[in-house]
Amino acid sequence: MSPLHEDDFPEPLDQSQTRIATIEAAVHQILDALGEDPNREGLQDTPKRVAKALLYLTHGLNKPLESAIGNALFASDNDEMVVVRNIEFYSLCEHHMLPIIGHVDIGYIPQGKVIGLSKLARIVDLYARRLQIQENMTQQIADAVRESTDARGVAVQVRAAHMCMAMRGVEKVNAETITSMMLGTFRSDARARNEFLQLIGRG
Ligand SMILES: Nc1nc2c(ncn2[C@@H]2O[C@H](COP(=O)(O)OP(=O)(O)OP(=O)(O)O)[C@@H](O)[C@H]2O)c(=O)[nH]1
Ligand SMILES: [Zn+2]
Repeated sequence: MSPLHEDDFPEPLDQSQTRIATIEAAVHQILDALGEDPNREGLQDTPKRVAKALLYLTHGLNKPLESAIGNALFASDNDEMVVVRNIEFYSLCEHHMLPIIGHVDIGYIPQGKVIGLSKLARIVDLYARRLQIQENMTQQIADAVRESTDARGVAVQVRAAHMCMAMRGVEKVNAETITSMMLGTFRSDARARNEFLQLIGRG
Protein backbone atom coordinates (compact mmCIF):
# COMPACT_ATOMS: atom_id res chain seq x y z
CA MET A 1 0.00 0.00 0.00
CA SER A 2 1.63 3.26 -1.06
CA PRO A 3 0.90 6.45 0.87
CA LEU A 4 -2.05 8.46 -0.36
CA HIS A 5 -1.23 11.52 -2.40
CA GLU A 6 -3.13 14.75 -2.49
CA ASP A 7 -4.65 13.92 -5.85
CA ASP A 8 -5.96 10.43 -4.99
CA PHE A 9 -8.99 10.22 -2.83
CA PRO A 10 -10.30 6.93 -1.44
CA GLU A 11 -13.72 7.28 -3.02
CA PRO A 12 -15.22 7.39 -6.52
CA LEU A 13 -13.95 10.33 -8.53
CA ASP A 14 -17.37 11.95 -8.99
CA GLN A 15 -17.87 12.03 -5.19
CA SER A 16 -14.44 13.65 -4.73
CA GLN A 17 -15.24 16.19 -7.44
CA THR A 18 -18.52 17.11 -5.71
CA ARG A 19 -16.75 17.58 -2.40
CA ILE A 20 -14.00 19.66 -3.98
CA ALA A 21 -16.55 21.89 -5.71
CA THR A 22 -18.53 22.40 -2.48
CA ILE A 23 -15.45 23.25 -0.39
CA GLU A 24 -14.09 25.44 -3.17
CA ALA A 25 -17.25 27.58 -3.18
CA ALA A 26 -17.11 27.90 0.62
CA VAL A 27 -13.44 28.96 0.59
CA HIS A 28 -14.26 31.55 -2.07
CA GLN A 29 -16.85 32.97 0.36
CA ILE A 30 -14.40 32.89 3.26
CA LEU A 31 -11.81 34.83 1.26
CA ASP A 32 -14.46 37.36 0.39
CA ALA A 33 -15.57 37.64 4.04
CA LEU A 34 -11.96 38.18 5.10
CA GLY A 35 -11.91 41.28 2.91
CA GLU A 36 -9.76 39.67 0.23
CA ASP A 37 -10.39 39.82 -3.49
CA PRO A 38 -10.83 36.10 -4.33
CA ASN A 39 -10.31 36.93 -8.02
CA ARG A 40 -6.89 38.55 -7.67
CA GLU A 41 -4.16 36.64 -9.41
CA GLY A 42 -2.51 35.08 -6.35
CA LEU A 43 -5.81 33.73 -5.00
CA GLN A 44 -7.38 32.43 -8.19
CA ASP A 45 -6.53 28.77 -7.59
CA THR A 46 -6.54 29.02 -3.79
CA PRO A 47 -10.09 27.68 -3.18
CA LYS A 48 -9.30 24.54 -5.17
CA ARG A 49 -5.94 24.09 -3.44
CA VAL A 50 -7.53 24.51 0.00
CA ALA A 51 -10.28 22.04 -0.90
CA LYS A 52 -7.79 19.39 -2.00
CA ALA A 53 -5.56 20.03 1.01
CA LEU A 54 -8.48 19.71 3.46
CA LEU A 55 -9.64 16.47 1.87
CA TYR A 56 -6.11 15.14 2.13
CA LEU A 57 -5.75 16.22 5.76
CA THR A 58 -8.96 14.37 6.69
CA HIS A 59 -8.61 11.31 4.47
CA GLY A 60 -8.65 8.93 7.46
CA LEU A 61 -12.32 9.74 8.10
CA ASN A 62 -14.68 6.80 7.57
CA LYS A 63 -11.90 4.46 6.50
CA PRO A 64 -12.06 0.99 8.07
CA LEU A 65 -9.23 -0.29 10.26
CA GLU A 66 -8.60 -3.14 7.79
CA SER A 67 -7.57 -0.58 5.17
CA ALA A 68 -4.54 0.29 7.33
CA ILE A 69 -3.51 -3.28 8.08
CA GLY A 70 -4.22 -5.43 5.02
CA ASN A 71 -2.91 -8.93 5.66
CA ALA A 72 0.15 -7.91 7.68
CA LEU A 73 -0.52 -10.03 10.76
CA PHE A 74 1.97 -12.84 11.27
CA ALA A 75 1.86 -15.87 13.57
CA SER A 76 4.60 -15.68 16.21
CA ASP A 77 5.49 -17.27 19.55
CA ASN A 78 7.27 -14.13 20.64
CA ASP A 79 5.67 -12.67 23.75
CA GLU A 80 8.13 -9.87 24.47
CA MET A 81 7.19 -6.22 24.31
CA VAL A 82 7.42 -4.55 20.90
CA VAL A 83 7.80 -0.77 20.82
CA VAL A 84 7.74 1.62 17.88
CA ARG A 85 8.41 5.11 19.09
CA ASN A 86 8.44 8.62 17.64
CA ILE A 87 5.87 8.05 14.90
CA GLU A 88 5.17 11.57 13.70
CA PHE A 89 1.63 12.65 12.95
CA TYR A 90 -0.28 15.64 11.64
CA SER A 91 -3.89 16.15 12.63
CA LEU A 92 -6.43 18.96 12.88
CA CYS A 93 -8.17 19.89 16.13
CA GLU A 94 -11.91 19.59 15.87
CA HIS A 95 -12.47 22.88 17.71
CA HIS A 96 -10.52 25.24 15.46
CA MET A 97 -9.44 23.05 12.53
CA LEU A 98 -5.86 24.10 13.25
CA PRO A 99 -2.94 21.65 13.21
CA ILE A 100 -2.01 19.28 15.98
CA ILE A 101 1.56 18.13 15.33
CA GLY A 102 3.31 15.50 17.37
CA HIS A 103 4.64 12.02 17.94
CA VAL A 104 3.14 8.72 19.00
CA ASP A 105 4.87 5.87 20.85
CA ILE A 106 3.20 2.47 20.67
CA GLY A 107 4.03 -0.66 22.64
CA TYR A 108 2.30 -4.03 22.66
CA ILE A 109 2.83 -7.47 24.14
CA PRO A 110 2.03 -10.08 21.48
CA GLN A 111 -0.08 -13.13 22.11
CA GLY A 112 0.26 -15.50 19.16
CA LYS A 113 0.68 -12.91 16.40
CA VAL A 114 2.63 -9.79 15.54
CA ILE A 115 1.66 -6.93 13.26
CA GLY A 116 3.73 -5.45 10.42
CA LEU A 117 5.64 -2.56 11.98
CA SER A 118 4.65 -0.03 9.33
CA LYS A 119 1.03 -0.85 10.03
CA LEU A 120 1.34 0.73 13.48
CA ALA A 121 2.26 3.99 11.72
CA ARG A 122 -0.64 3.50 9.29
CA ILE A 123 -2.99 3.06 12.25
CA VAL A 124 -1.70 6.38 13.64
CA ASP A 125 -2.42 8.08 10.30
CA LEU A 126 -5.88 6.54 10.02
CA TYR A 127 -6.92 8.31 13.23
CA ALA A 128 -4.76 11.43 12.86
CA ARG A 129 -6.05 12.28 9.40
CA ARG A 130 -9.40 13.59 10.51
CA LEU A 131 -10.75 16.27 12.87
CA GLN A 132 -9.65 15.16 16.31
CA ILE A 133 -9.03 15.82 19.94
CA GLN A 134 -5.82 14.31 21.25
CA GLU A 135 -7.44 12.22 23.98
CA ASN A 136 -9.80 10.47 21.55
CA MET A 137 -7.05 9.86 19.01
CA THR A 138 -4.91 8.24 21.73
CA GLN A 139 -7.71 5.91 22.74
CA GLN A 140 -8.66 5.04 19.15
CA ILE A 141 -5.06 4.09 18.31
CA ALA A 142 -4.80 1.89 21.42
CA ASP A 143 -8.14 0.19 20.73
CA ALA A 144 -7.20 -0.41 17.08
CA VAL A 145 -3.87 -2.06 18.01
CA ARG A 146 -5.62 -4.23 20.58
CA GLU A 147 -8.42 -5.19 18.21
CA SER A 148 -6.14 -6.08 15.33
CA THR A 149 -3.42 -7.96 17.27
CA ASP A 150 -5.33 -9.45 20.26
CA ALA A 151 -2.26 -8.33 22.22
CA ARG A 152 -2.00 -9.03 25.96
CA GLY A 153 -1.38 -5.35 26.47
CA VAL A 154 -1.20 -2.15 24.48
CA ALA A 155 0.41 1.16 25.51
CA VAL A 156 0.13 4.39 23.57
CA GLN A 157 1.64 7.74 24.42
CA VAL A 158 1.01 10.87 22.34
CA ARG A 159 3.00 14.12 22.67
CA ALA A 160 1.77 17.05 20.64
CA ALA A 161 1.73 20.78 20.07
CA HIS A 162 -1.64 22.35 19.33
CA MET A 163 -1.44 25.28 16.95
CA CYS A 164 -4.70 26.65 18.39
CA MET A 165 -2.76 27.16 21.65
CA ALA A 166 0.32 28.54 19.92
CA MET A 167 -0.74 30.74 17.00
CA ARG A 168 -3.80 32.21 18.71
CA GLY A 169 -5.76 31.94 21.97
CA VAL A 170 -3.37 31.64 24.92
CA GLU A 171 -0.34 31.77 22.54
CA LYS A 172 1.82 29.24 24.43
CA VAL A 173 4.33 28.11 21.84
CA ASN A 174 6.24 25.70 24.11
CA ALA A 175 3.31 23.90 25.68
CA GLU A 176 3.30 20.17 24.97
CA THR A 177 0.26 17.97 25.65
CA ILE A 178 0.93 14.38 26.68
CA THR A 179 -1.79 11.75 26.69
CA SER A 180 -1.56 8.03 27.21
CA MET A 181 -3.70 4.93 27.10
CA MET A 182 -2.71 1.68 28.81
CA LEU A 183 -4.69 -1.49 28.08
CA GLY A 184 -4.44 -5.04 29.45
CA THR A 185 -1.07 -5.91 30.97
CA PHE A 186 0.12 -2.30 30.80
CA ARG A 187 -2.78 -1.22 32.96
CA SER A 188 -2.45 -4.00 35.55
CA ASP A 189 1.33 -4.44 35.72
CA ALA A 190 3.51 -1.51 36.79
CA ARG A 191 6.68 -3.32 35.60
CA ALA A 192 5.37 -3.60 32.03
CA ARG A 193 4.32 0.04 32.14
CA ASN A 194 7.74 1.12 33.43
CA GLU A 195 9.56 -0.94 30.79
CA PHE A 196 7.50 0.78 28.10
CA LEU A 197 8.32 4.20 29.55
CA GLN A 198 12.04 3.25 29.70
CA LEU A 199 12.02 2.08 26.09
CA ILE A 200 10.42 5.30 24.86
CA GLY A 201 12.96 7.27 26.88
CA ARG A 202 10.49 8.59 29.42
CA GLY A 203 11.06 6.24 32.38
N1 LIG B 1 -9.09 18.38 25.63
C1 LIG B 1 -8.69 18.90 24.45
N2 LIG B 1 -8.90 20.20 24.20
C2 LIG B 1 -8.47 20.69 23.03
C3 LIG B 1 -7.83 19.92 22.06
N3 LIG B 1 -7.52 20.72 21.01
C4 LIG B 1 -7.97 21.94 21.32
N4 LIG B 1 -8.55 21.94 22.56
C5 LIG B 1 -9.17 22.99 23.39
O1 LIG B 1 -10.51 23.19 23.07
C6 LIG B 1 -10.93 24.31 23.83
C7 LIG B 1 -12.05 25.05 23.15
O2 LIG B 1 -12.43 26.02 24.08
P1 LIG B 1 -13.43 27.23 23.76
O3 LIG B 1 -13.44 28.14 24.96
O4 LIG B 1 -14.73 26.69 23.28
O5 LIG B 1 -12.73 27.92 22.52
P2 LIG B 1 -11.85 29.24 22.44
O6 LIG B 1 -12.65 30.42 22.89
O7 LIG B 1 -11.28 29.31 21.06
O8 LIG B 1 -10.73 28.95 23.53
P3 LIG B 1 -9.20 29.43 23.62
O9 LIG B 1 -8.40 28.46 22.80
O10 LIG B 1 -8.89 29.32 25.09
O11 LIG B 1 -9.14 30.82 23.08
C8 LIG B 1 -9.66 25.14 24.05
O12 LIG B 1 -9.37 25.11 25.42
C9 LIG B 1 -8.59 24.35 23.27
O13 LIG B 1 -7.30 24.44 23.87
C10 LIG B 1 -7.61 18.54 22.36
O14 LIG B 1 -7.05 17.77 21.58
N5 LIG B 1 -8.06 18.08 23.56
ZN1 LIG C 1 -8.05 23.82 18.66
